[in-house]
Amino acid sequence: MARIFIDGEHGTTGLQIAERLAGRSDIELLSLPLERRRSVEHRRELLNAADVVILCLPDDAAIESVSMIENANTAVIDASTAHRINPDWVYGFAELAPGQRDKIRASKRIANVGCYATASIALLRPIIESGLLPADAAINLIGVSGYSGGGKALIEVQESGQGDPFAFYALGLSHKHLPEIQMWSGLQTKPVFLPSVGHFPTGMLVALPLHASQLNGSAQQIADCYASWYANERFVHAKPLNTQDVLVRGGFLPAQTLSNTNVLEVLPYASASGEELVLIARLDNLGKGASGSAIQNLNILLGCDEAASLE
Ligand SMILES: NC(=O)C1=CN([C@@H]2O[C@H](COP(=O)(O)OP(=O)(O)OC[C@H]3O[C@@H](n4cnc5c(N)ncnc54)[C@H](OP(=O)(O)O)[C@@H]3O)[C@@H](O)[C@H]2O)C=CC1
Ligand SMILES: CC(=O)N[C@@H](CCC(=O)OP(=O)(O)O)C(=O)O
Repeated sequence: MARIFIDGEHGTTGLQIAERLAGRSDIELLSLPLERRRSVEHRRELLNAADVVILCLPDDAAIESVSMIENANTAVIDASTAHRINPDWVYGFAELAPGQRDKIRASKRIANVGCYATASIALLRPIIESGLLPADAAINLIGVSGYSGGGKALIEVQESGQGDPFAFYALGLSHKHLPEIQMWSGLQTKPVFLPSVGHFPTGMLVALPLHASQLNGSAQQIADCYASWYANERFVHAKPLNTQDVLVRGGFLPAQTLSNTNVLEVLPYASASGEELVLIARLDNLGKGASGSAIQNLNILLGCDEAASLE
């Protein structure tokens, strides 16, 4: 039985992982009571007793936890941003490219992909690697997230009625996910990324608007590229060009539809002339964007069914 310790188990991401793993016969969850969650002494003990540690902490605390691990057999899945472009860590996005699962399985240091980054890279990497979008393209990404993406602090603001129904943020245009988006999608130019948050707990949309003149191919070729790239994936569903059945009330694409799932949808749309496109990824920021992908990475590490606790 694998011993798993979730450091940060009482936070938003950690709690959801703990709930999903509870009751698994192949896993023993090592746990600290709420009042000991910040105790260095108790965390150190469990960090070294576990076969796999899942870090659901702010970046600085995640770095501290890694520094406390002396057991060479302890594997780490870090849900924070701290190690996502670190060459000593494997990027924990199973669907990134062929062979990524093998890299995850062979590693003891896995950096779980960020929520907006999951969506952005899922859109960008296939079309850059297949030459449909030049790697030096100057692109824009627009995102909207449920408020759980801001952790306990933002949840408290929104649920106490002091938050906004909808707001843009990160107007300094240097959101923390940009380095990993650029590195793992293969973009040579830093994108302009405009995230926003709405008054709903979970759900996420990321849109990549494009002019056909930026592409080496048609909208149909883009859709075909996604269909073949993700053909064998259980959790990434590439939809046909201009899919209408995901739209509600005559044309709205809701952000929340995939909440509580580990599914990511890739949805390409184009105007009638084919001159303008918008490529959209939809997921649960806390699911495939955080706790779901952490569990998927854990399942890959343990060599069990990749969908265990996720369906
Ligand atoms: N929420 C999301 O959608 C996503 C989150 N992530 C990442 O996951 C990580 C956790 O985020 P999230 O769950 O949202 O955050 P929360 O703020 O909800 O939870 C963080 C938890 O970590 C605890 N903690 C904070 N500092 C320390 C410390 N020094 N030692 C021990 N425990 C500590 C907190 O305790 P206390 O209550 O005392 O503050 C809290 O229980 C972050 O790095 C975040 O970027 C990744 C993808 C998406
Ligand atoms: C709504 C909101 O505030 N979202 C967070 C992203 C969620 C998160 O913490 O993501 P990672 O840990 O994957 O980096 C933000 O934009 O910073």
